Amino acid sequence: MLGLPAHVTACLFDLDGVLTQTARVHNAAWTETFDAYLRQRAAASGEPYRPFDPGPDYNRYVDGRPRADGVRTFLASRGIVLPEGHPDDPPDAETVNGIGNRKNVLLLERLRTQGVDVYPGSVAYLKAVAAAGLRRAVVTASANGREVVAAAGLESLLEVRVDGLVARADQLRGKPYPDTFLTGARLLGVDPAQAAVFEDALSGVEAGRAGRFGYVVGVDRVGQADELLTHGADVVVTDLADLLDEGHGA
Ligand SMILES: O=P(O)(O)OC[C@H]1O[C@@H](O)[C@H](O)[C@@H](O)[C@@H]1O
Repeated sequence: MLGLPAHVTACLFDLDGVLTQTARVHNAAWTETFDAYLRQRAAASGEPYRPFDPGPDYNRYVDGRPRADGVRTFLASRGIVLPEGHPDDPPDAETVNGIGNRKNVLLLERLRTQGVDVYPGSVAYLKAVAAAGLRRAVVTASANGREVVAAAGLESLLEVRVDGLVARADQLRGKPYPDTFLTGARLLGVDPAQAAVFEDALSGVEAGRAGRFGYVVGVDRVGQADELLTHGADVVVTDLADLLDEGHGA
Protein backbone atom coordinates (compact mmCIF):
# COMPACT_ATOMS: atom_id res chain seq x y z
CA MET A 1 0.00 0.00 0.00
CA LEU A 2 2.94 2.34 0.60
CA GLY A 3 4.82 1.22 -2.52
CA LEU A 4 7.84 0.15 -0.43
CA PRO A 5 9.64 -3.19 -0.13
CA ALA A 6 8.48 -5.33 2.82
CA HIS A 7 11.79 -4.95 4.72
CA VAL A 8 11.31 -1.18 5.13
CA THR A 9 10.19 -0.18 8.64
CA ALA A 10 11.25 3.49 8.66
CA CYS A 11 11.11 6.48 6.31
CA LEU A 12 13.68 9.29 6.14
CA PHE A 13 12.24 12.30 4.33
CA ASP A 14 14.16 15.22 2.92
CA LEU A 15 12.29 18.48 3.57
CA ASP A 16 12.73 21.18 0.90
CA GLY A 17 11.24 19.86 -2.33
CA VAL A 18 10.00 16.57 -0.83
CA LEU A 19 7.60 17.55 1.97
CA THR A 20 7.42 21.32 1.37
CA GLN A 21 7.47 23.47 -1.76
CA THR A 22 10.49 25.36 -0.46
CA ALA A 23 13.19 24.07 -2.84
CA ARG A 24 12.01 26.75 -5.27
CA VAL A 25 12.22 29.40 -2.54
CA HIS A 26 15.82 28.38 -1.75
CA ASN A 27 16.59 28.34 -5.48
CA ALA A 28 15.22 31.87 -5.99
CA ALA A 29 17.22 33.21 -3.01
CA TRP A 30 20.40 31.54 -4.30
CA THR A 31 19.82 32.90 -7.81
CA GLU A 32 19.43 36.46 -6.53
CA THR A 33 22.51 36.11 -4.29
CA PHE A 34 24.85 34.57 -6.85
CA ASP A 35 23.71 36.87 -9.67
CA ALA A 36 24.45 39.96 -7.59
CA TYR A 37 27.89 38.59 -6.70
CA LEU A 38 28.75 37.47 -10.24
CA ARG A 39 27.65 40.85 -11.64
CA GLN A 40 29.85 42.64 -9.13
CA ARG A 41 32.85 40.44 -10.00
CA ALA A 42 32.30 40.92 -13.73
CA ALA A 43 32.13 44.70 -13.33
CA ALA A 44 35.36 44.68 -11.30
CA SER A 45 37.31 42.38 -13.66
CA GLY A 46 35.86 43.43 -17.02
CA GLU A 47 35.05 39.79 -17.78
CA PRO A 48 31.61 38.91 -19.21
CA TYR A 49 28.79 38.38 -16.73
CA ARG A 50 27.47 34.80 -16.81
CA PRO A 51 24.45 34.45 -14.49
CA PHE A 52 23.72 31.53 -12.15
CA ASP A 53 21.51 28.99 -13.91
CA PRO A 54 18.60 27.96 -11.63
CA GLY A 55 18.42 24.69 -13.62
CA PRO A 56 21.73 22.82 -13.85
CA ASP A 57 23.78 25.10 -11.55
CA TYR A 58 21.27 24.69 -8.73
CA ASN A 59 20.64 20.96 -9.24
CA ARG A 60 24.31 19.98 -9.52
CA TYR A 61 26.09 22.28 -7.13
CA VAL A 62 23.67 23.60 -4.51
CA ASP A 63 20.53 21.50 -4.05
CA GLY A 64 20.52 19.39 -0.88
CA ARG A 65 23.95 20.51 0.33
CA PRO A 66 24.63 22.50 3.49
CA ARG A 67 24.66 26.26 2.90
CA ALA A 68 28.43 26.81 2.88
CA ASP A 69 29.00 23.69 0.73
CA GLY A 70 26.57 25.12 -1.83
CA VAL A 71 28.49 28.40 -2.01
CA ARG A 72 31.86 26.66 -2.27
CA THR A 73 30.76 24.03 -4.79
CA PHE A 74 29.05 26.46 -7.15
CA LEU A 75 31.85 29.03 -7.05
CA ALA A 76 34.42 26.27 -7.67
CA SER A 77 32.49 25.36 -10.84
CA ARG A 78 33.29 28.92 -12.04
CA GLY A 79 36.92 28.70 -10.90
CA ILE A 80 36.30 31.05 -7.95
CA VAL A 81 37.82 30.32 -4.55
CA LEU A 82 36.96 32.58 -1.59
CA PRO A 83 38.17 32.54 2.00
CA GLU A 84 35.85 30.61 4.31
CA GLY A 85 35.36 33.47 6.75
CA HIS A 86 33.31 32.81 9.88
CA PRO A 87 29.69 31.68 10.39
CA ASP A 88 28.97 35.12 11.91
CA ASP A 89 30.32 37.06 8.90
CA PRO A 90 28.06 39.97 7.87
CA PRO A 91 26.03 39.39 4.70
CA ASP A 92 28.24 41.77 2.70
CA ALA A 93 31.51 39.94 3.49
CA GLU A 94 33.24 38.50 0.42
CA THR A 95 33.67 35.08 2.04
CA VAL A 96 31.94 31.71 1.71
CA ASN A 97 30.04 32.38 4.94
CA GLY A 98 29.26 35.98 4.01
CA ILE A 99 27.65 34.93 0.72
CA GLY A 100 25.76 32.15 2.50
CA ASN A 101 24.48 34.62 5.08
CA ARG A 102 23.36 37.00 2.32
CA LYS A 103 21.32 34.19 0.82
CA ASN A 104 19.81 33.41 4.22
CA VAL A 105 18.58 37.00 4.64
CA LEU A 106 16.83 36.76 1.26
CA LEU A 107 15.47 33.28 2.05
CA LEU A 108 13.95 34.34 5.37
CA GLU A 109 12.41 37.41 3.73
CA ARG A 110 10.79 35.20 1.08
CA LEU A 111 9.58 32.63 3.60
CA ARG A 112 8.06 35.42 5.69
CA THR A 113 6.19 37.00 2.79
CA GLN A 114 5.23 33.82 0.88
CA GLY A 115 4.74 31.35 3.73
CA VAL A 116 5.47 27.62 3.43
CA ASP A 117 3.36 25.40 1.18
CA VAL A 118 3.33 21.64 1.57
CA TYR A 119 2.89 19.07 -1.18
CA PRO A 120 -0.57 17.62 -0.45
CA GLY A 121 0.52 14.22 -1.84
CA SER A 122 3.43 14.16 0.61
CA VAL A 123 1.19 14.93 3.57
CA ALA A 124 -1.19 12.15 2.50
CA TYR A 125 1.78 9.79 2.22
CA LEU A 126 3.20 10.79 5.62
CA LYS A 127 -0.19 10.12 7.20
CA ALA A 128 -0.40 6.72 5.51
CA VAL A 129 3.13 5.86 6.70
CA ALA A 130 2.20 6.85 10.26
CA ALA A 131 -1.04 4.87 10.13
CA ALA A 132 0.90 1.81 8.96
CA GLY A 133 3.17 2.11 12.03
CA LEU A 134 6.42 2.93 10.19
CA ARG A 135 8.95 5.23 11.89
CA ARG A 136 9.41 8.76 10.44
CA ALA A 137 12.27 11.27 10.38
CA VAL A 138 12.99 14.45 8.45
CA VAL A 139 16.61 14.83 7.34
CA THR A 140 17.49 18.21 5.84
CA ALA A 141 20.65 20.23 5.27
CA SER A 142 18.73 23.38 6.13
CA ALA A 143 19.57 25.25 9.30
CA ASN A 144 16.00 26.60 8.99
CA GLY A 145 14.54 23.09 9.15
CA ARG A 146 12.78 23.48 12.48
CA GLU A 147 10.97 26.67 11.39
CA VAL A 148 9.97 25.26 7.99
CA VAL A 149 8.61 22.03 9.53
CA ALA A 150 6.64 24.12 12.05
CA ALA A 151 5.32 26.56 9.43
CA ALA A 152 4.20 23.58 7.34
CA GLY A 153 2.35 22.08 10.31
CA LEU A 154 4.21 18.77 10.02
CA GLU A 155 5.72 18.52 13.51
CA SER A 156 3.26 15.93 14.82
CA LEU A 157 3.86 13.58 11.87
CA LEU A 158 7.65 13.47 12.29
CA GLU A 159 9.33 11.73 15.23
CA VAL A 160 12.92 12.86 14.63
CA ARG A 161 14.50 15.88 12.95
CA VAL A 162 18.10 16.01 11.72
CA ASP A 163 18.67 19.51 10.32
CA GLY A 164 21.58 21.81 9.49
CA LEU A 165 21.97 22.91 13.11
CA VAL A 166 22.13 19.31 14.35
CA ALA A 167 24.65 18.50 11.61
CA ARG A 168 26.84 21.43 12.60
CA ALA A 169 26.70 20.60 16.32
CA ASP A 170 27.48 16.91 15.70
CA GLN A 171 30.00 17.65 12.92
CA LEU A 172 28.12 15.53 10.38
CA ARG A 173 29.19 15.82 6.76
CA GLY A 174 26.41 17.04 4.48
CA LYS A 175 24.81 15.28 1.53
CA PRO A 176 26.09 13.66 -0.71
CA TYR A 177 27.74 12.02 2.31
CA PRO A 178 25.25 9.76 4.12
CA ASP A 179 26.01 11.00 7.66
CA THR A 180 22.77 12.90 8.30
CA PHE A 181 20.58 10.06 7.03
CA LEU A 182 22.57 7.54 9.08
CA THR A 183 21.96 9.72 12.15
CA GLY A 184 18.23 9.84 11.37
CA ALA A 185 18.10 6.02 11.16
CA ARG A 186 20.10 5.66 14.38
CA LEU A 187 17.80 8.06 16.25
CA LEU A 188 14.80 6.04 15.09
CA GLY A 189 16.54 2.84 16.20
CA VAL A 190 16.62 1.12 12.80
CA ASP A 191 19.38 -0.23 10.55
CA PRO A 192 19.97 1.68 7.31
CA ALA A 193 18.89 -1.46 5.43
CA GLN A 194 15.43 -1.13 7.01
CA ALA A 195 15.03 2.55 6.09
CA ALA A 196 13.79 4.21 2.91
CA VAL A 197 15.20 7.60 1.85
CA PHE A 198 12.96 10.11 0.03
CA GLU A 199 14.91 12.75 -1.89
CA ASP A 200 14.49 15.29 -4.69
CA ALA A 201 18.15 16.34 -4.82
CA LEU A 202 20.90 14.59 -6.76
CA SER A 203 23.19 14.98 -3.74
CA GLY A 204 20.44 13.43 -1.60
CA VAL A 205 19.84 10.24 -3.62
CA GLU A 206 23.63 9.92 -3.81
CA ALA A 207 23.70 10.01 0.02
CA GLY A 208 20.99 7.33 0.06
CA ARG A 209 23.09 5.08 -2.11
CA ALA A 210 26.31 5.82 -0.18
CA GLY A 211 24.62 4.85 3.10
CA ARG A 212 23.31 1.54 1.70
CA PHE A 213 19.77 2.34 2.71
CA GLY A 214 17.04 -0.22 2.10
CA TYR A 215 15.31 1.79 -0.63
CA VAL A 216 15.87 5.19 -2.24
CA VAL A 217 12.87 7.04 -3.65
CA GLY A 218 13.75 9.88 -6.02
CA VAL A 219 11.13 12.62 -6.14
CA ASP A 220 11.27 14.42 -9.45
CA ARG A 221 10.02 18.00 -9.22
CA VAL A 222 12.06 19.50 -12.06
CA GLY A 223 12.27 16.92 -14.87
CA GLN A 224 15.50 15.15 -13.83
CA ALA A 225 14.21 11.57 -13.44
CA ASP A 226 17.13 10.02 -15.35
CA GLU A 227 19.73 11.88 -13.28
CA LEU A 228 18.01 10.83 -10.04
CA LEU A 229 18.24 7.19 -11.16
CA THR A 230 21.90 7.42 -12.17
CA HIS A 231 22.79 9.18 -8.89
CA GLY A 232 21.23 6.47 -6.72
CA ALA A 233 17.41 6.33 -6.76
CA ASP A 234 15.81 2.86 -6.93
CA VAL A 235 12.57 4.36 -8.20
CA VAL A 236 11.43 7.83 -9.25
CA VAL A 237 7.99 9.36 -8.70
CA THR A 238 6.72 12.88 -9.36
CA ASP A 239 4.46 12.87 -6.29
CA LEU A 240 4.64 10.70 -3.17
CA ALA A 241 0.93 9.95 -3.54
CA ASP A 242 1.87 7.96 -6.67
CA LEU A 243 3.38 5.35 -4.33
CA LEU A 244 0.02 4.94 -2.58
CA ASP A 245 -1.64 4.14 -5.88
CA GLU A 246 0.73 1.30 -6.66
CA GLY A 247 -1.22 -1.11 -4.45
CA HIS A 248 1.69 -3.43 -3.59
CA GLY A 249 4.48 -3.81 -1.09
CA ALA A 250 4.44 -2.92 2.61
O1 LIG B 1 20.50 27.82 4.03
P1 LIG B 1 19.80 26.73 4.74
O2 LIG B 1 18.37 27.06 5.10
O3 LIG B 1 20.58 26.22 5.90
O4 LIG B 1 19.65 25.53 3.72
C1 LIG B 1 20.74 24.76 3.22
C2 LIG B 1 20.26 23.97 2.00
O5 LIG B 1 19.15 23.19 2.37
C3 LIG B 1 18.67 22.32 1.35
O6 LIG B 1 17.54 21.66 1.82
C4 LIG B 1 18.32 23.08 0.09
O7 LIG B 1 18.11 22.13 -0.92
C5 LIG B 1 19.45 24.02 -0.33
O8 LIG B 1 19.03 24.86 -1.37
C6 LIG B 1 19.89 24.86 0.83
O9 LIG B 1 20.96 25.65 0.42
